[in-house]
Amino acid sequence: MAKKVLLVGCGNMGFAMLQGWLALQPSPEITVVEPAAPLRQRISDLAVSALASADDLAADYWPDIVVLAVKPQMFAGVLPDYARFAGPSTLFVSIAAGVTTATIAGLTRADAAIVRCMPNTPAAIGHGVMALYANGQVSAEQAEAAATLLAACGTVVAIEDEALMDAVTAVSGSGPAYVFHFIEALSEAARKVGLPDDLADLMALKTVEGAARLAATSDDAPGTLREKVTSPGGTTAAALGVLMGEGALSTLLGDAVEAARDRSVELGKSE
Ligand SMILES: NC(=O)C1=CN([C@@H]2O[C@H](COP(=O)(O)OP(=O)(O)OC[C@H]3O[C@@H](n4cnc5c(N)ncnc54)[C@H](O)[C@@H]3O)[C@@H](O)[C@H]2O)C=CC1
Ligand SMILES: O=C(O)[C@@H]1CCC=N1
Repeated sequence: MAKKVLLVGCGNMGFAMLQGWLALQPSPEITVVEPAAPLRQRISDLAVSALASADDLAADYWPDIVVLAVKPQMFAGVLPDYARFAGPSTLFVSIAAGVTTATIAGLTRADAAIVRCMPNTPAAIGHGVMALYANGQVSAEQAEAAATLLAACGTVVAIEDEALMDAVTAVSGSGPAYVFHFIEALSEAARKVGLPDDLADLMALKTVEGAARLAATSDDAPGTLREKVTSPGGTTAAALGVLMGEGALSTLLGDAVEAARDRSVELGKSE
């Protein structure tokens, strides 16, 4: 287990992971660098040390793991502040979309130990799903330390091929936004057929929550669970005739995931 964790950037995703880490026992010593004062306040409210800049780190401070949670476009500007930690004793974990381990090594040290991780925001409640890719410099002990840290945020899956990260980003990294939008759209549809606002929101949210829990716990595949809802000639068949007609939803989702995957590839090239 890593003893000292330095989190660089504590916006939406960094804060979600920080919340997940608070459940760890034994808890590592976590230090956060976050320039935005209101965001530092919410970190301090969790009794976690929050600094405005890398310059505020004590001269003798040395982290076991540095988690990079700034925007991909900021890596070139931010990484030089942390490059001094790169080397065999410190693991860099990047959660940025697109940015490759080669780019991070180029901005820190050629032989830096780097894990790329693609998390998602349900990490905040321990229900994220995270793919990890470790470069050749990562020791078995460091890989285990990273997996332990990240497991506090949800399910961790190791992948061997870094190129898959763009597709993972498009599916699970961005995926919660698709599901949140589905909830919004179902709620809007509920209003259109006459449900009052509160009831529409509740029915949409609880339906998605219940269906996801059932899919996660049932021995049946999602397709079987779908069939079990669908009475021949009934209401569900009428709806699925629209949603699945000419692959409507799966075509749309396919296009959406491809667009996200392509953007991840682009973000990697712009670094
Ligand atoms: N939001 C999400 O659901 C996910 C985001 N990611 C990745 O996480 C990273 C962060 O994304 P978000 O949290 O959404 O962005 P965000 O904009 O909410 O957070 C980035 C944070 O970095 C801080 N920052 C800016 N300059 C800094 C510096 N010099 N030192 C330290 N912190 C600095 C900003 O003040 C901000 O709070 C991105 O690389 C993104 O690709 C990955 C998976 C999911
Ligand atoms: O939208 C983004 O670029 C980031 C990466 C995955 C989720 N949010």
